[in-house]
Amino acid sequence: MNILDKIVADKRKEVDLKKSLITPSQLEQSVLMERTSTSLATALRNSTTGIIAEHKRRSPSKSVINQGLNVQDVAMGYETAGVCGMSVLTDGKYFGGSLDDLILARAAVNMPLLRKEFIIDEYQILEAKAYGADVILLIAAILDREEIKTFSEMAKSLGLDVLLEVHNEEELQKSIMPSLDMLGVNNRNLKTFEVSLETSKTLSEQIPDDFVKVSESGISSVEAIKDLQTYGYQGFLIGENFMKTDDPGESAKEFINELNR
Ligand SMILES: O=C(O)c1ccccc1NCC(=O)[C@H](O)[C@H](O)COP(=O)(O)O
Repeated sequence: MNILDKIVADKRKEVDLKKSLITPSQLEQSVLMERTSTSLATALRNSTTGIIAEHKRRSPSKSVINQGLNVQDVAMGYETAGVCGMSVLTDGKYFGGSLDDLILARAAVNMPLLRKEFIIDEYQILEAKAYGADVILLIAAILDREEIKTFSEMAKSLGLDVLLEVHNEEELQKSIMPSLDMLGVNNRNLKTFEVSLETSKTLSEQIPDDFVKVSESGISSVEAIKDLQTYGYQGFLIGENFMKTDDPGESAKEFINELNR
């Protein structure tokens, strides 16, 4: 069983348990259901740098990255640095995140927040909205076309942006539909954990211009971003490169300053 299959098997059990504890109608009571979301896709279209900075304590590929930081400090640091949005990992077992991280980040900043999660059920989309997200991630490798359609249309009905993540051409071709805002290419091979920015470059031509192109994972230099921009990418999801430092906000700020030079 590869890591994605393991994560999804655990996620199904987790979602079933959560549904028995908090019903969808209880989630709908959240005051954040009334909040008007901020579009990450619009922020990326209007930006020259396009950084989406991630809060990531640990990961299956790297084990511990940084467990000692306060999520609100990280969020405020990223916002001050001028990132376009923040990705908040909410998976607990594999990434050390939680929905508490999302709601705490929401309380601290106004920028768009992406709920970075392995979404396999509509319940998690309701959770995303109820805990203050502006954007959800859908991963083509774990969903069929019908699920992508149902989930993305539900997200749009809640006012959320949708970032659809692909790893290869087959996933891309099965996923293209109007209810998506951004198409993300993940440079990390989830079977080998190998990272290659060539994945983003190879797939770039096949992504229709109506979608904001986002390159995800393994980005650690300004040169890499400048190169990816020539392939039409407007968004760059960066986790470890910032989170491995003592002050991710400061690292993001220096990175963005260098990108603007
Ligand atoms: O990061 C992992 O090891 C990982 C393993 C299995 C599934 C997903 C994984 N990462 C999620 C992400 O998409 C990244 O956290 C994100 O793109 C940032 O990547 P990086 O800049 O390389 O930390």
